[in-house]
Amino acid sequence: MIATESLSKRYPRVTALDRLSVDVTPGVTGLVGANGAGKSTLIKILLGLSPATEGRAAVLGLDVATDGPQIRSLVGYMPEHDCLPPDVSATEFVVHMARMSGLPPTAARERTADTLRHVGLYEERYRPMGGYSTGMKQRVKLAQALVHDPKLVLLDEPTNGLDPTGRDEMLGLIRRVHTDFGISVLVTSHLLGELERTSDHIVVIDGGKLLRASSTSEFTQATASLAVEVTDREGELLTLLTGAGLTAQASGHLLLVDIADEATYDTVRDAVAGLGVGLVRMEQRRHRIAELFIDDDTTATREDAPSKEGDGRDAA
Ligand SMILES: Nc1ncnc2c1ncn2[C@@H]1O[C@H](COP(=O)(O)OP(=O)(O)OP(=O)(O)O)[C@@H](O)[C@H]1O
Repeated sequence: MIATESLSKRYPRVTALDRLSVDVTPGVTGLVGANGAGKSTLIKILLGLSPATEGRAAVLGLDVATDGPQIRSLVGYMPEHDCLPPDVSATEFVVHMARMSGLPPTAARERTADTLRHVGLYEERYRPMGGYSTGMKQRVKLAQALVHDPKLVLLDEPTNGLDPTGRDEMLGLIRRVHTDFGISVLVTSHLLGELERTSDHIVVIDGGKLLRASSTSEFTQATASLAVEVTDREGELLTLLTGAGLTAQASGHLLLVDIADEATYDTVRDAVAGLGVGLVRMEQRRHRIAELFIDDDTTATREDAPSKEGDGRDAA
């Protein structure tokens, strides 16, 4: 779907992308990185809207340097920021975008009605967008990206500004864009946790560089661990857990246990019960984006590593 080769974008003071080489295959791909990591810059280059300083990129086999208009006719784009005219209704706006994409008037109206229904906008679609909630505006932005039936959509931070319910609904919609219509998706977020649930593949960038690209299952296996706190005898519990074949290590008063599979929880529970000690807490932890710099072998010992996301709440 997308292939970049040593792609760089340098501004006078900042290197926004730094020799990025990545392949995006069909399905839903999450592009995750802290604010300023270079996600929006990559999307603009892929759409042929901003030239790269160095390197190459192809979208659906088309060269971003020369085939921008053709790429934009085959790809949908949901920008990060709002650009919706307040006195126009969702229906008028999406019909207009469909016409801009080359659909004839009748097809544009039909596709608009279908797409707005798909994203969950019903009678509100005739009201001016100035009165819409953030969630409704995000849905309109998603609809205009889908209306011309693209092969691929690039969604820049579609959950921005949404509350937890709104986020879950948007993530569900994004998943269905692929399962119901077969459209591939590249979706960005600064929150690793939400993309893990939605994506088949995850690409992590930081400071414009590729940190990691893999399938989500490989990724979560490498990043999920269980923090276990017991009232006493941590040393003996550690011996029991490693004896049972788990990878675990002590970190202060906690034991950090790699989650091999669902049975890991039962093994820990049985070991704690067998020792007859109290279980103070057992919680799943996701390593923060910053920790992906560190080798997998050592991440478990770095639970206090600073998060690039500021508070790291959703990635933890
Ligand atoms: N037109 C520009 N001129 C100069 N610097 C820019 C320009 N556009 C982006 N940058 C810088 O390039 C870096 C990457 O920005 P980019 O917008 O791609 O990041 P991002 O990962 O999308 O983050 P965010 O979600 O905050 O937009 C940032 O340091 C940003 O300040």
